Amino acid sequence: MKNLYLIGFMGAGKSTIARALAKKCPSKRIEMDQLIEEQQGMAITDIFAAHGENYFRDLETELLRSFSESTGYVVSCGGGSVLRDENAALMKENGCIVFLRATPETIYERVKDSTNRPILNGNMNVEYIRELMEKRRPRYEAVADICVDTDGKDVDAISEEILKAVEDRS
Ligand SMILES: Nc1ncnc2c1ncn2[C@@H]1O[C@H](COP(=O)(O)OP(=O)(O)OP(=O)(O)O)[C@@H](O)[C@H]1O
Ligand SMILES: O=C(O)C1=C[C@@H](O)[C@@H](O)[C@H](O)C1
Ligand SMILES: [Mg+2]
Repeated sequence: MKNLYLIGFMGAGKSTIARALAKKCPSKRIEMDQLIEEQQGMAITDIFAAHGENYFRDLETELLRSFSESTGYVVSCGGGSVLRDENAALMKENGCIVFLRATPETIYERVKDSTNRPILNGNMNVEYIRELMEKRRPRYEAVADICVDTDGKDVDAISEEILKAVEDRS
C-alpha cells in the first residue's frame, strides 16, 4: 500500500481517522505533530513560542523526507504542512493525499476547548476559523487526490469512504 496522507484544517479529524484506518488495514500510523513533539521534547505551542513558525515548518519537511520513500504508512499530517510546495511534493511522490473537509462551525465545535493549537490560541472563534480556512481550502483541494466531507458523518463511515475511494483509484 502507498502511504495515505490525511490533510485538512485543525480539527478536521486527521488523527481520529488515521487511528480508525490503521485498525482497518495493515498499516503503520504516523502522527506528525506528536512525533515532532517527541523529537524536540517540547509541545508544539512551545516550539512556536521559542523558535517561531518557520522553524516548526522546517521540522515538518525534515520529518516528511525521513519516510517519504517508505510505504504502508497512514500519516496524520500537521494541519499546515501541505502549504509548502516541497512538502506536498514529498507526499505526492509516494502516496495518496486525502483531504478531510469540514465547515468552520463543525471545526469550532470540535476544537473550541483545546489550547494546544497555537494558530488558534487567542483566535478561537468561528469567524477566524472561516477566514483562515478560506485561505487554505484552495490549496488543500488542489493537492488532494481524494476529498471527503466529514460533517455529520461518524468515524467509521468516513474511514470506509476513504478506503473505497482509494480502492477505486487503483
Ligand atoms: N467525524 C467526526 N465526528 C465527530 N467528532 C469528530 C469527528 N472527527 C473528529 N472528531 C473529534 O474532533 C476533535 C478533533 O479531531 P482530531 O484531533 O482527530 O483532528 P485533527 O485533524 O487531527 O486536528 P489537528 O490538526 O489539530 O491535529 C476530536 O475531539 C475528535 O474526537
Ligand atoms: O494548521 C496548522 O498550521 C497547524 C496544525 C497543527 O496540526 C500543528 O501542526 C500546528 O499547530 C500548526
Ligand atoms: Mg491531529
